[in-house]
Amino acid sequence: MESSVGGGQAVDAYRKALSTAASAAAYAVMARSLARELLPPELRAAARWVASALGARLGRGKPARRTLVVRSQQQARGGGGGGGGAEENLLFDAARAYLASRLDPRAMGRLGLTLARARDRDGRASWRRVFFLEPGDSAVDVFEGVEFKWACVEAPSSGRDTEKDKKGEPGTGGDRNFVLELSFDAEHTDVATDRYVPFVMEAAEEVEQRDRKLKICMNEGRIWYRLSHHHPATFDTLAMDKELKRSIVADLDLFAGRRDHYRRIGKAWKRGYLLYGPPGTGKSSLVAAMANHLRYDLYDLDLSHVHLNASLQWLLVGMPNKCILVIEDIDCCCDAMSRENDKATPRAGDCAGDDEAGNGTPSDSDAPPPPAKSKSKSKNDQGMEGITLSGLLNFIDGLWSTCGDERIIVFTTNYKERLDPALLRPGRMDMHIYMGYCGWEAFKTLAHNYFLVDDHELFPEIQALLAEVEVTPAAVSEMLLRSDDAGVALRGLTEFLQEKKKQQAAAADGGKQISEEEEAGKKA
Ligand SMILES: Nc1ncnc2c1ncn2[C@@H]1O[C@H](COP(=O)(O)OP(=O)(O)OP(=O)(O)O)[C@@H](O)[C@H]1O
Repeated sequence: MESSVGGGQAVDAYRKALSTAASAAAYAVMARSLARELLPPELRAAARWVASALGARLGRGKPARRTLVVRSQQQARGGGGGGGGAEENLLFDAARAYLASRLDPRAMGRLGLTLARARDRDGRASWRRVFFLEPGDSAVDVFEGVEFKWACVEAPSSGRDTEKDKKGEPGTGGDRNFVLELSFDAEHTDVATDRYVPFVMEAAEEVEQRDRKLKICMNEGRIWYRLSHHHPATFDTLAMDKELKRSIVADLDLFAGRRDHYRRIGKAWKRGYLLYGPPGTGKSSLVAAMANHLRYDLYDLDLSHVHLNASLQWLLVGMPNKCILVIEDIDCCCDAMSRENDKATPRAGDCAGDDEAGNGTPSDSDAPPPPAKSKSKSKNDQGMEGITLSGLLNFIDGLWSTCGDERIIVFTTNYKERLDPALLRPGRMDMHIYMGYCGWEAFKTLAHNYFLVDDHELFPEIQALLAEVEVTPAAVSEMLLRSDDAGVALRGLTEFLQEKKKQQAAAADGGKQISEEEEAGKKA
């Protein structure tokens, strides 16, 4: 039923209400101006804060929150009831790896801890700590001034535990099912999805790159075989000129941080190094030090196991980003595939679809490695009639070379002068590094590596001998390995160098005598 009020009464009531509202507004204005005149600014700010806190408590002004649920698996496309399986959620793994690197035990009341096997920089067995959130725990991360809260929440089991769940890896909560929740103020949703999540993915990749075991990969046909790799060489242990060492490290670091630069100038993100010098001067050790420094896998390409240009292309496609491709003794390879081969009629199967490896796709494998490499074989023995220099050059910097990012190519040779000029032209091998005989600086590094000595009474004599004798760091290392006693080893090295000096002098005398006889013969 509708309530009705008479016409005159209604007008009176309206007037009364209006005058009450007007006087309330007038009082409010008066109170505000009185407060402004009588209260100091500090008290006014405090009053504002109390008002906003009260407002927040009452639910007014509290920013809306948003939560992203990150499950370990996602339903594969087309899976809804159609039998499609579950796919690993990359963000879930990345978030765990990221959090493991960020969680600070000093700032948290409770967190999970696991120890994982690892190796230290010298190759010694070691372990590393992995922190993770247990169900019920949470941690706050700040990115671009925005607070992001990660929480680990137990979820009802789906009955489809992943292998990781079953194994109980750190952070998976053992055989329990759980999800990670990422919550933040709703107004920062764009920051979260467009920048924070990609940042977490990249940071996790960096962590993974830093902590993972390095691999060395060898090829058989178009297949890469992978083995765990731990070569102990580092830039600290390398015996070579200090300035040269510094410039190589700086070059590598510059390269690794230049993704945007390469994109901007429109060049493939790769760099070539040519290492040359006598055998035993540390070329292979330098390659290992590069891999350890950048945490890149090594791809050791044996061209004698590749018989077709097409296989080179498949091998290239089968390599990941962030790796070092090495071709040792490139001079032997160039001998075996002279430019004339470029003109040779391609063999029946020398096309991209040819199946040297017995299948049509690039592949890799953890199966036993191929037979050991053989150096200095004859052209036919090398079995490289099907690959050409132009095929190799295409491999290095043709269109095929752009199918990966952040790759380093290293050629090593004992005879730089034997290389085809096409391999040496600027832009192909960006840095030519000469690894020479053992000088004084290099010797001091070796003495420190082997005995932790930086000075010894035999040092002056060794320094003088090294200035006159050509000896490789490998030969010096071999002498230093002969005893655990620094004095004994250094004496042995001194005698070895004295003997070498005599031999060199005798050889020089012999050479002089022969040329004098030749001169006399010509005159006669
Ligand atoms: N510059 C160096 N610094 C430290 N150790 C070195 C150096 N050069 C050689 N050695 C020692 O000698 C061994 C052989 O060296 P390495 O295989 O690196 O030489 P290389 O120049 O690659 O020889 P090759 O040309 O015969 O392949 C190394 O395992 C290392 O112990």
